[in-house]
Amino acid sequence: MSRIACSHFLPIVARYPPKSLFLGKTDPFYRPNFADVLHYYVIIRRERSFSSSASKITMNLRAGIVGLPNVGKSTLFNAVVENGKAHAANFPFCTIEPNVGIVAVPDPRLQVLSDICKSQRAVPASIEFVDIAGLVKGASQGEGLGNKFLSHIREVDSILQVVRCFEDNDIVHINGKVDPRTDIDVINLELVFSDLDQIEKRMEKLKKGKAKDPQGKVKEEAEKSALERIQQALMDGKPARSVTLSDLERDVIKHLCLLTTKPVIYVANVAESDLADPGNNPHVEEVMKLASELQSGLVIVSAQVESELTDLPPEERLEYLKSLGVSESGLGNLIRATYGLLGMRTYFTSGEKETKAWTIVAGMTAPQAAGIIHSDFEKGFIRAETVSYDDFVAAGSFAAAREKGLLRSEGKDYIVQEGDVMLFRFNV
Ligand SMILES: Nc1ncnc2c1ncn2[C@@H]1O[C@H](COP(=O)(O)OP(=O)(O)OP(=O)(O)O)[C@@H](O)[C@H]1O
Ligand SMILES: [Mg+2]
Repeated sequence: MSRIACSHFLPIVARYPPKSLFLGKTDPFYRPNFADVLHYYVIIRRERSFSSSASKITMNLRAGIVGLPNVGKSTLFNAVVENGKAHAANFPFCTIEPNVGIVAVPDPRLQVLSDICKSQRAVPASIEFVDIAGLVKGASQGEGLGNKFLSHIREVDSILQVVRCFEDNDIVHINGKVDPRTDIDVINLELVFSDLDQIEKRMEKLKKGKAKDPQGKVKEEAEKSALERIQQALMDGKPARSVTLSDLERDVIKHLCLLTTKPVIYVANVAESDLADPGNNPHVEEVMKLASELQSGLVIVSAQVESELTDLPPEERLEYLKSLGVSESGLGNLIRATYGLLGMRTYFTSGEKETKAWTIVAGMTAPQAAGIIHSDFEKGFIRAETVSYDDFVAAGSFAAAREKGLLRSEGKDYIVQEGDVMLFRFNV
């Protein structure tokens, strides 16, 4: 999977190791002390591009929380994002500007590795969640500041569509009644209309055919052909992601950041009384049916319960969940589903100072995966010593894995596998 950044509104905070760490290390088998190097990587957010055979990709993973006004988006955001400070209240359009927060991806393997290597700390992979203002019918025509809100959706990698499934007469529903099918249709139609509008404008420009060189002409033709097929799908009420595209076509339309190319998870937001048996709630059943028809994911949560949980001391949380008839919070599921939806994979580095989960895109080679840590690792890549998570745990250390022949030495064409524990050899 590859993507370009459609991001303009989010701040970047990334700190890199001092250059001196990499100077004068010309021994081809010099292996940095990972713990020392990684110590400097306080990467709160990354916006780094990597070359891939198909195109440029970036690793800033963003999931946008989208839905009608007053359905519980900010409540969910505050629960997912530790110390989330989004204003959540019972009136539509409470949120105007997007709230952004970083969330750790729960992964039990991290602690196991950290314990084995006696690491001083364990650093999980992360995703960024963006709480976006509510959309209403007519948003693509500018209704309810619609164009502005749609542009915020344009900048995320995937969409979590919150659908109200709880009945509560005190909480205003913008259309006067809880009706997931209509609510989902309103949002999806606005996304479709917005894409159609974008495509129409782009087609006007493409008609003039500005490219002079043969390569440029090929790209223009590819873009036209892809957009025509997407336009047809959208007019049939299908999202752009349902259209099969070649690598080139996918690449040349990327700059449009079409909303319906983004993968979607439906988040059925239920009342606390429904948590124990959500299948009994007909609204949930409706969302399940739709999610399956639209080939999208589904997660059931109670945003209200999750946000109340975050206010409780950790030792009281399980008691509270038990009193509602459930054994765990739904947020772990939501975060993991989002990570999977983004086509992300994890590899690990592990040492005395730190065990860290690194996020890569499925299909990345060893040098590209090394480049996630630092571009010098990619440029000067020599080999990667790699062992699967299970083998590493069974062996108990890199040295033992090497002795048992479980540690493989892989070259630059190696495709990094989910859960690989890696050491890179590089030359700068
Ligand atoms: N599962 C739930 N059960 C009951 N009440 C809920 C639930 N989820 C959210 N609420 C309530 O719904 C109201 C609206 O929530 P919130 O502000 O999070 O909505 P929003 O979608 O962010 O709205 P806006 O689009 O206006 O920003 C709040 O009063 C919140 O407490
Ligand atoms: Mg809100």
